[in-house]
Amino acid sequence: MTSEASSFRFHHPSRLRRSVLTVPAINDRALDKVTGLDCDAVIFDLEDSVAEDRKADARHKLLEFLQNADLDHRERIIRINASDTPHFREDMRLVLQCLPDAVLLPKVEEPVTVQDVADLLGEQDAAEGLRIWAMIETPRGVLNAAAIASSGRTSDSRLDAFVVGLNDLRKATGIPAAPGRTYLVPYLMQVVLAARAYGLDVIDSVSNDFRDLEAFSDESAQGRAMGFDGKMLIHPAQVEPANHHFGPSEPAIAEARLVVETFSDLAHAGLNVINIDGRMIERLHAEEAARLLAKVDMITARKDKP
Ligand SMILES: CC(C)(COP(=O)(O)OP(=O)(O)OC[C@H]1O[C@@H](n2cnc3c(N)ncnc32)[C@H](O)[C@@H]1OP(=O)(O)O)[C@@H](O)C(=O)NCCC(=O)NCCSC(=O)C[C@H](O)C(=O)O
Ligand SMILES: [Mg+2]
Repeated sequence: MTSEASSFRFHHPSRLRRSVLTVPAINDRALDKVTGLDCDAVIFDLEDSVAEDRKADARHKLLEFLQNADLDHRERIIRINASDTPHFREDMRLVLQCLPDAVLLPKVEEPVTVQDVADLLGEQDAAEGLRIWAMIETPRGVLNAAAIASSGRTSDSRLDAFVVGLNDLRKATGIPAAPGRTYLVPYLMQVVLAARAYGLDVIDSVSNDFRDLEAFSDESAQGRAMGFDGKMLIHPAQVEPANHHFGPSEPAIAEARLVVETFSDLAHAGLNVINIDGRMIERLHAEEAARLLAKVDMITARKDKP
């Protein structure tokens, strides 16, 4: 951390997860494109985007790709097939070979699902820093989101993020896709709250209509307003608007700098609440501001890279 952000502590290690692009591991052309895209993270999908009879082929392609590609700052996540499928063992073997930043578990409905994978990873020294992400995308997953999130406490703290999957959730609930996601908002908020209660990041669902960038922008703004850290993306065209909506805006950066500077001022030492331009600002706002500035530092460091 290089700026004003360093003088305040925040509860969760900040990472940029504004744009989390998913790529079918079977799709060579898409795989070749990801290193040229400004996304924060890439999910290499072995699950629903890969046909049953092509899973082995997809694993083979992904191994070769990850052994040769330089993903640089982009987090690498592999979405595997669920443990009750015939693909799970081989998918996990691939995860242990590739050692990505995280493994994404689909359709998680119970804490034990996370615990079992944490136990498997725990048997391998090389997988020490490997984290677990969980897709919350079924009615039981939403209902149990808090219990699943809390399981991060008992599984070596590997659980790091939730990703919402609205395609599966719509299928299971019968709620049709509609602008504003009115009837899904309560479920989305439940997942955000559960993630926050246990210090997890939380990523909003994909938007299927990748040509309608106006609708995508609206949905991203809504996701940001609901408290999501970023959005799962299916297409390169969605990267820039996601970075924009989930990244810090200029007015927010200016405000954060003002708040941190004011609280760092010795004249305010010992004060937990101050008046800035007619608004009450508490020390908790300074922590929030420091978190935002840490993200700005990360974005700047990336841009400054030769
Ligand atoms: C949806 C797509 C099949 C569309 O692909 P395509 O027809 O190739 O679109 P374009 O011609 O517009 O593509 C332009 C170029 O961009 C490349 N491309 C496309 N998508 C990606 C991508 N995701 N990553 C990287 N590059 C991408 C194309 O190859 C074109 O380049 P070129 O070939 O050089 O011309 C496709 O976008 C796609 O497959 N998207 C991802 C689908 C996916 O991963 N699905 C699984 C995750 S979704 C999910 O998890 C849902 C969740 O579980 C839930 O329940 O909600
Ligand atoms: Mg799904």
